[in-house]
Amino acid sequence: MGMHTVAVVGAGKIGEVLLSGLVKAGWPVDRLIATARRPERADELRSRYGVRVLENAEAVASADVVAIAVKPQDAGALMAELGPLMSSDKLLVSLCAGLPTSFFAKYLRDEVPVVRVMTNTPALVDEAMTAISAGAHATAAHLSLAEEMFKPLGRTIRLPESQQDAVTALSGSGPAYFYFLVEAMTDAGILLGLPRQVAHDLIVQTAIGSAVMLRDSGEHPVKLREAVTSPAGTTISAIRELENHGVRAALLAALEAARDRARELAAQNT
Ligand SMILES: NC(=O)C1=CN([C@@H]2O[C@H](COP(=O)(O)OP(=O)(O)OC[C@H]3O[C@@H](n4cnc5c(N)ncnc54)[C@H](O)[C@@H]3O)[C@@H](O)[C@H]2O)C=CC1
Ligand SMILES: O=C(O)[C@@H]1CCC=N1
Repeated sequence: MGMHTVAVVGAGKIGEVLLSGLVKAGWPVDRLIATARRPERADELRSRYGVRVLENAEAVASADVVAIAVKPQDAGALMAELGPLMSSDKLLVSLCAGLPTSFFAKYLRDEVPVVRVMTNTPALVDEAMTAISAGAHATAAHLSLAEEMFKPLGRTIRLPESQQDAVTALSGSGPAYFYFLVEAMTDAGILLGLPRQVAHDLIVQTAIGSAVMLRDSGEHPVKLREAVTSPAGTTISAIRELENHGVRAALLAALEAARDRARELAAQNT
């Protein structure tokens, strides 16, 4: 690991998640480069991780893996600057939601390999879900290299690029839905008269316990839910309200909206 030099271009929230994961996994810091727009941000990244923070062009020149972690809306301007500096011996890894690898290819000379990934913020606790797709010119070796970068951050999966917008709606944005649920359920605890901290602790531990059971028991979620749901008991009363309020339909619509937004981000960049 770490025979490659990785430049994280646009080290904001998700770029920092990647940097910190690589540092924690023992990737040599002299093989990690970040770029940032603001000098204060550059100093912050230097002092937090001991990595080099360079100008974009220098970073690309010094790296053989260039990870693009700017917002999709900023990717066009960035690629106009960096595209001509990329050669076919460098790998471009896009972390951007929505943008297809063909978007990047437009700015690249022929044969520059592109890999598209969608990760998520639980990478900060080594529990990321990262989906990796090959774009044009990306070989098995390039996919392995992308896996090498993201495996220390959690789980990885290889998927066809056509599924990446759906992945973004599920696991990319997914942590936000769970945080939203925790927030709403904590409010419910307040309604029922519990102190906020107590309500928060009860719900967070319940979320962790439920997540570990989902992962480790191999049981279908319906089965796990049935085991909680006693005849004429409390749980079914709550489930009836969730169904009455269309929570299942809301989730179907919400994730579809996220997928559609990913498509819009791509359309705005073509
Ligand atoms: N936040 C998340 O959970 C996830 C974000 N993503 C993707 O990651 C990308 C970044 O998202 P965030 O980290 O949330 O946004 P962010 O705004 O925190 O980070 C983007 C960074 O890029 C910098 N930047 C913009 N243009 C630049 C340029 N020309 N040169 C150097 N730096 C430049 C900005 O200053 C900023 O620090 C997006 O494309 C998003 O779709 C993907 C998965 C999850
Ligand atoms: O909200 C967003 O657009 C990014 C992509 C997935 C998670 N955050």
